[in-house]
Amino acid sequence: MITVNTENKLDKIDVNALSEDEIALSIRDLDLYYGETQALDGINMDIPKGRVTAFIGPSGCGKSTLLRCINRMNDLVDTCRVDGEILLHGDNIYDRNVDVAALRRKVGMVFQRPNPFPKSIYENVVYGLRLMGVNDRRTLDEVVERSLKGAALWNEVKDRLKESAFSLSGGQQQRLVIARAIAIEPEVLLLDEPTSALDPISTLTIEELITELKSQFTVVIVTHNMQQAARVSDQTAFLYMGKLIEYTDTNSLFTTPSMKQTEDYITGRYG
Ligand SMILES: Nc1ncnc2c1ncn2[C@@H]1O[C@H](COP(=O)(O)OP(=O)(O)OP(=O)(O)O)[C@@H](O)[C@H]1O
Repeated sequence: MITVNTENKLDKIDVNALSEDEIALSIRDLDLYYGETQALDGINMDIPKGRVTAFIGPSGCGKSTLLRCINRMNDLVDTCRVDGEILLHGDNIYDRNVDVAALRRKVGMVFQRPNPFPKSIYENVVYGLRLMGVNDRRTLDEVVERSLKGAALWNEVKDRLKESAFSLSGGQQQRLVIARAIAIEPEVLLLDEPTSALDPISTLTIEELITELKSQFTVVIVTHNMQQAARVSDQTAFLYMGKLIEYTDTNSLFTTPSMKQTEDYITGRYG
């Protein structure tokens, strides 16, 4: 039985009937193929702004593939072909003239394993800004403090900003990676199983952080842990064999699923 945490949830909204100004991302008739194999099949969904959306489903159902479509990470896979559209605030990110680097500044991503760069804590946070040509010390200092506070890491590292990022624990490294992602103020933050390599205490810290982040960002998280989806997300999408089976507010999905496949999955009948 999955327990849904209702304390940190925003008011319930109908994600299948959002108004235009509530929508951050619209996924329209999205199909994705790896070579001959279809991994996503006719996905249609709107992802609301300023909330946490979880993608759940059994291994291989296409959760990470769908997440990676949102900042075009799948472009890096030679055999991958995408049909359909993803609109970010109304603009199709798959349009031919889209600058993918600019897109990835608007849509940041955090992976399963913390991947800080072999640099100091400070230089990790300002990495994206330096790439954008920002070198003013005072600006960078402000961004470092704001981002590390935003990632709930400032108090632990404020006296050791010059130390290597590798001197941090795994959980701290993951929060540093989140600080690096939010330093360039993206609109959307994609989290691909962000706690699966972490211990339970670090996991809890990151989960609390996710709840904080939604006041500033639209958050989309892939998790294989249903309990985690129930704890952190406002709405949940259940995928199965490349199809979106059910997408609704988290409480309804886990307590009164409308599709048999969702019910089978959340009651542990498969996956
Ligand atoms: N780079 C790739 N090349 C070819 N096939 C891929 C690639 N990445 C994923 N796939 C296939 O696409 C399907 C969906 O994979 P995906 O990683 O999106 O699933 P998932 O739901 O995130 O699974 P998991 O929970 O195990 O991470 C799977 O059949 C997988 O084997």
